[in-house]
Amino acid sequence: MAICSTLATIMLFYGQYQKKAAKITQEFTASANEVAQETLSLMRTVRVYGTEQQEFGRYKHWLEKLADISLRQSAAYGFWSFSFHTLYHATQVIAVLIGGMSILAGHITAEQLTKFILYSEWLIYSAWWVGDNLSSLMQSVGASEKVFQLMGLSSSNQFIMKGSQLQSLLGRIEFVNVSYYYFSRSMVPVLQHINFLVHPNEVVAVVGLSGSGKSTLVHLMLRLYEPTNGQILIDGYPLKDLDIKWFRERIGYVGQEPRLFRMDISSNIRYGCTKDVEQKDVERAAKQAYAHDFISSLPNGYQTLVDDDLLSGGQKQRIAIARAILREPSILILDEATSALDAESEHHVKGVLRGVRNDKTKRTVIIIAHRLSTIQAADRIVVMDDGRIVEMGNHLELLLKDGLYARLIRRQADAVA
Ligand SMILES: Nc1ncnc2c1ncn2[C@@H]1O[C@H](COP(=O)(O)OP(=O)(O)OP(=O)(O)O)[C@@H](O)[C@H]1O
Repeated sequence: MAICSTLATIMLFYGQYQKKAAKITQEFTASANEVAQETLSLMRTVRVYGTEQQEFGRYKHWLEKLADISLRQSAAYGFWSFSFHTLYHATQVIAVLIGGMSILAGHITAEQLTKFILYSEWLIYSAWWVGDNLSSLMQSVGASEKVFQLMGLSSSNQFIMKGSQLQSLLGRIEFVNVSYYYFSRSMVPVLQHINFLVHPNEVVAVVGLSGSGKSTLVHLMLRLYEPTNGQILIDGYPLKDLDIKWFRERIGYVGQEPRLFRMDISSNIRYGCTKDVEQKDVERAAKQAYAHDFISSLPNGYQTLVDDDLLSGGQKQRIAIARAILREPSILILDEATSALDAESEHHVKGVLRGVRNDKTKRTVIIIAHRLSTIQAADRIVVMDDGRIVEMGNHLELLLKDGLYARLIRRQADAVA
C-alpha cells in the first residue's frame, strides 16, 4: 500500500513537472520562431544598424534557457526512473524474503508466493507504463492548451447574426455623430462626432496630419471596429444590420501595406474574388491598375511566384489595386495608396483614379492620401485634424479657405521645391 502511494506521489510530481516543462518549451519555441522570423524579415535593419551581436545574444539567451529546461527535465526523469527501479527491486527482495519465511513456517505455499510475485510484477509494470504515458499526456495537454483556448473562442457577433442583404449596393455612406475610442486607450478619443455623407459614385478624399484618424475612419466603414457612439448608414441602412460577408464582397480595399501572398501574381489578383473570372479579366484589371506592363516583363508573367524581394512597394500597391478593381466593387477604398509610390507610380495611380471615374460601372471611391497632388481632382476633400473633420470642400474651395488644407498643400510644395 505504502509502495503504491509513494509511486503515485512520484508519478504525480513527475507528471506536473512534465506539464510545466512542456509549457515552457512551447513558449520558448514560439519565441524562438518569432525571433527567427523577425531576424529574417528585419535582416536588413539588423545589418544596417550593426546589431548582429545583440541579436546573436538574444538567440543565445533562449538557447541557454532551453538547455537549462532540458537538463532539469532529464534530471526529473532520472529521479523518477531511479526511484521506480529501487522500489521495484526492493519490493521483490522483501517479497522473496518474507514469502520464503512464510513458506518455511507453513503459512503459504510456494505456488501462492510465485503467484503473488508474478501479479505484483505485473501491477508494478502496469503502473510504470501508466506513469510514462501520463507524462507524455501531460506534455501534450500543456502544448495544446493554447490551441484549445483559440478553438474555444466564439465567432464575432458579425458572423453569428445573419444581417440583411440589400438588392444592390449603391454606395451611399453616412457617418452620423460617430465617435470612437480604441479599447487599449479608452481615455483618448480617436474620432469625435464625425458627421458626413458620401453620395453614390462620389470620389471623396480624406486628408490630414498623421494620427488624425483617417485609417480608423476607413476601418469603421469596413466594420473592422464598431463605433463607440453614433452609427454608420449604408444606403440608409445601419451598417451593423447588414450581412457583413455580403457587404464586404462589394467593397474593394487597398490598405496602407497591401499584403501579397506566396502564390503566383494571377492568383494574387484573383484573391478573394467570388465571381468566376477568366485570365483576360485579370489582365484587364491589371491594365487598369497600370500593373500589366511590369507583370508581362517578368520571366513567367502572370504565373510568376510572388517572393519576398520580387516586387517593389509601388508594384505591390498596383497589384493590390488590380485585386480591388477585379471585384468590380460598389465602394472602392484606397488607404494611402500613394504613400509607397515613386513619381511614376503616383502618376499611374492618378490614371487609375481617372479610369475609375470614367468607368461605365459607377462606384463610390474613398481615398486617403498623403500626396495631395493625387487627390486634387476628387469631388470632395475631407480634412481631418485630431479625430475631427475640420474642413470639407473641393480643392479650389479649400485653397480659398486658406485653412489646414491650404497649409498642407503649401508644406508639400515647399518640400518638393
Ligand atoms: N489599434 C490601435 N490601438 C490603439 N490606438 C490606435 C490603434 N490604431 C491607431 N491608434 C491611434 O489612433 C490614432 C489615429 O490613428 P490612425 O491610424 O487612424 O491615423 P491616420 O490619420 O490614419 O495616421 P497615418 O496618416 O499616420 O496613417 C493615432 O493616435 C494612433 O496612435
